Amino acid sequence: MKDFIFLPASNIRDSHVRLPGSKSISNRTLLLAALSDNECVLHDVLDSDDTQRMLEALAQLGVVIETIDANSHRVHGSKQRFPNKDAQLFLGNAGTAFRPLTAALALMQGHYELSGVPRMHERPIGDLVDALRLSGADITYLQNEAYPPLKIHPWRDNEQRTIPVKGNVSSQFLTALLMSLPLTGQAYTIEVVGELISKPYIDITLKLMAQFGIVIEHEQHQVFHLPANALYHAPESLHVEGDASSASYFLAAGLLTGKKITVEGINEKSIQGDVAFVDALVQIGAHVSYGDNSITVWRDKKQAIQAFDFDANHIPDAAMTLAIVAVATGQECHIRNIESWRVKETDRLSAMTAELRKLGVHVVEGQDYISIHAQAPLKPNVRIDTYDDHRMAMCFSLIALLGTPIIINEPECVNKTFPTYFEAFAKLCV
Ligand SMILES: O=C(O)C1=C[C@@H](OP(=O)(O)O)[C@@H](O)[C@H](O)C1
Ligand SMILES: C=C(OP(=O)(O)O)C(=O)O
Repeated sequence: MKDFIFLPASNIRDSHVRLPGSKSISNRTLLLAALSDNECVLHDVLDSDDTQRMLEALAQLGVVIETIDANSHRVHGSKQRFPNKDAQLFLGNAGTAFRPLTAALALMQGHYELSGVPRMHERPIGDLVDALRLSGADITYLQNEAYPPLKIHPWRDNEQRTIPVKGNVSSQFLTALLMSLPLTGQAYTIEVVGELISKPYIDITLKLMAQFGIVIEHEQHQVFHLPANALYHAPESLHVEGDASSASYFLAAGLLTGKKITVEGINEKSIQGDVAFVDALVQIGAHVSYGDNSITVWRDKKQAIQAFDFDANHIPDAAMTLAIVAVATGQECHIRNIESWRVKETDRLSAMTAELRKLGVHVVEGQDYISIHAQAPLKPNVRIDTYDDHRMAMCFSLIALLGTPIIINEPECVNKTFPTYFEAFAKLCV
């Protein structure tokens, strides 16, 4: 890919887009299948940087995975224990690989080193490590306290059966504990301390664990009861839904342009919380229809897109797309309760603010919110920096649909979750 992509102001036509597989479901099911006591064929798995990091790591750990094609894998489960007891794993910037693998390996009997790209070493992991240490894990920080890279040593049960974990930095810490503590064979209670952010991702975890045979009871997402002697047993085959966060760019395109845009691979019954992005679009003027395996969004062009003030804590990834929708309203909009943006692929609150300002948009950056007001025509041909953040590249591409040509720097960052994003986007345009 060139080091920038110029997107001319574009007309868009009624279109269908086939979504890539969900990152969250792909990486969870790869790990759960690898821990199961049987074989499982996973279909429609995402093929991207984040899933490649998980696949490579599992292979290094000795898990046998036959690749049927780029999106289908037959995973031979390793019965709760990875064969290789010594490995150095590079996990890129994949939170859905780094956090769950840290927990799984910390509860095993090996010596492991986990590292990632420089940005991964700035993304906190201390709350997860603290919780794992309480259960008997032996983990050391190789560079900075509370951040990767990590060194993991064999687990020794210290018989503490109630594990508190903070939930206000990343829900992935709780997901990691939920998926991994069953490997010990013991019953545990996990208590979330304080607020739990990004809650719908915990529901993805629980629903997938249930499909792999482990059912967890919980009290309003605050206390989770893990049964003793629980073993993962995979379904014979499992289909991965299309990615609801990746869908957000195309669904927004339907609202912004008025054309009927259909995404294929999800429907309203999706287990991904980001399908709630559709509800946000409907509140501000979109029409929606659901098919068996698709969602279509459009707008009556006579109707303006309404200004909004949303709490987006439950849809942190799709919320970035809302920031561009805010620009299209031409009115003051607020996206709140999104402090987790600061510890993702980049500090997304700062990055979003800086790049929207380049377009001439008035922006207020709060510690956990962003206020956006596009008062004047956008500046054309602005070069948008993407900060190695796939979502910066994908959401800013939508500016072209507002009639303002735009240049996206280093567009290959989309490889993290959607390597063919710009091809799919180009197909929408006349
Ligand atoms: O568990 C998951 O699959 C994810 C949880 C969310 O992270 P946080 O819980 O850190 O907000 C989300 O932003 C990320 O893209 C995927
Ligand atoms: C935050 C994200 O990724 P990760 O899974 O690395 O946390 C994301 O995809 O927007």
